[in-house]
Amino acid sequence: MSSVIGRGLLSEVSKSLDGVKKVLILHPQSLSTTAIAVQEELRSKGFEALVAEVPNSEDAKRIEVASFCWQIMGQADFHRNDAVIGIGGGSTTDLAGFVAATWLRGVRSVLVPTTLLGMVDAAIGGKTGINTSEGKNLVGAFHLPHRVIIDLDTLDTLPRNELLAGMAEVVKCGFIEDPWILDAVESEGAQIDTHSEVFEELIRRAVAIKENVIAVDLRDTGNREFLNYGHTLGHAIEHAERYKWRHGAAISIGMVFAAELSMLSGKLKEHEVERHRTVLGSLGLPLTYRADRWEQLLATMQRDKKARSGSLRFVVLDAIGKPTMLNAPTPELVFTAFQAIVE
Ligand SMILES: NC(=O)c1ccc[n+]([C@@H]2O[C@H](COP(=O)([O-])OP(=O)(O)OC[C@H]3O[C@@H](n4cnc5c(N)ncnc54)[C@H](O)[C@@H]3O)[C@@H](O)[C@H]2O)c1
Ligand SMILES: O=C(O)C(=O)C[C@@H](O)[C@H](O)[C@H](O)COP(=O)(O)O
Ligand SMILES: [Zn+2]
Repeated sequence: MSSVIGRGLLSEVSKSLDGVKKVLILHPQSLSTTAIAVQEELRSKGFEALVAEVPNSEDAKRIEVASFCWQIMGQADFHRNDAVIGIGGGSTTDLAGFVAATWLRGVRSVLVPTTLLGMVDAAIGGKTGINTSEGKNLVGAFHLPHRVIIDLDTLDTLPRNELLAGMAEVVKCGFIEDPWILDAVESEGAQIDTHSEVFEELIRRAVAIKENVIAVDLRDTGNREFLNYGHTLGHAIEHAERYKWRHGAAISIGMVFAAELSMLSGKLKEHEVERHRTVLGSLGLPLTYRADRWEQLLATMQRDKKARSGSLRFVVLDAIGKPTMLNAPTPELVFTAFQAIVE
């Protein structure tokens, strides 16, 4: 996998397709103009380029949508040397990666993330997947994209609330590895300018953290699990909210919860827990959740991929920048941490 970060990079797509004859470009409605522009450029270079609009956000990550894509590829005789291009946020690139991973047991994917969250996280690292009625990302495959093209110009049309939701994954990188990120977010807050040097540096640092982890643990058997900080409760909240919440918003609450759990298990200091609330709160991200859904959240967390033989496992922090695993905490401890984040 290789990634490129810059501006005006859409012409990079064709350079990532050596040996390819046909491509299927997947995009949500909001990226139609971009997808058509890429299609025209690819056609002008001799590729057979098909475009398919897929549903917005989590509605894309369904088996019916994957099946729709497989049908298009089947009817157009896509072979092993052909490719899937995903242009959009994390939901589109998760789907595009999954379709690429499964078609003929694996064809090339080229991903063009157009949300901050997609750029710093979803498009990188080869976790592809769809949701099921029982939970988030329960079906998928590890399948590295051939190329990730991070064109910062695409962020110019991204709604502000989507940008700030994406900052949750950047902040996650700050808490698990790079406190410089936390300092920068503390000084910029929700006013952060996507054309500033500090913003580009935040993206570069978050991408580097993820790429370095992937290089040693693609299949989530070791340190990659740390990238799941805040996701155990976060995914359960997304499921409870029927996937109508932003992923970044859900994991914001999940990180505050994980910080409380870290403190209760004798690791993180109180001021470090409070820093979670200050940094995430400065971005306008939610920090609390309703009290009455605990049983449902707990049942969903049992299906988390980090769980082993019925025991929950959480990513917690020994200190800021020092993640570790908390294995099989008592139900009382987990419930007490939840009580600290209820509305
Ligand atoms: N595979 C991974 O490692 C990984 C990592 C993090 C998150 N994810 C997944 O990513 C998904 C969330 O991704 P997301 O936050 O990017 O959300 P998203 O894909 O739902 O996109 C958010 C919204 O922004 C719109 N949009 C996207 N780009 C735009 C642009 N440039 N201009 C205008 N509108 C634009 C979309 O149409 C959508 O309405 C979740 O499903 C999450 O599980 C995966
Ligand atoms: O890349 C990873 O590994 C992550 O955990 C990154 C997360 O931000 C991301 O949301 C991922 O999709 C979660 O994966 P899952 O294995 O918990 O489904
Ligand atoms: Zn995530």
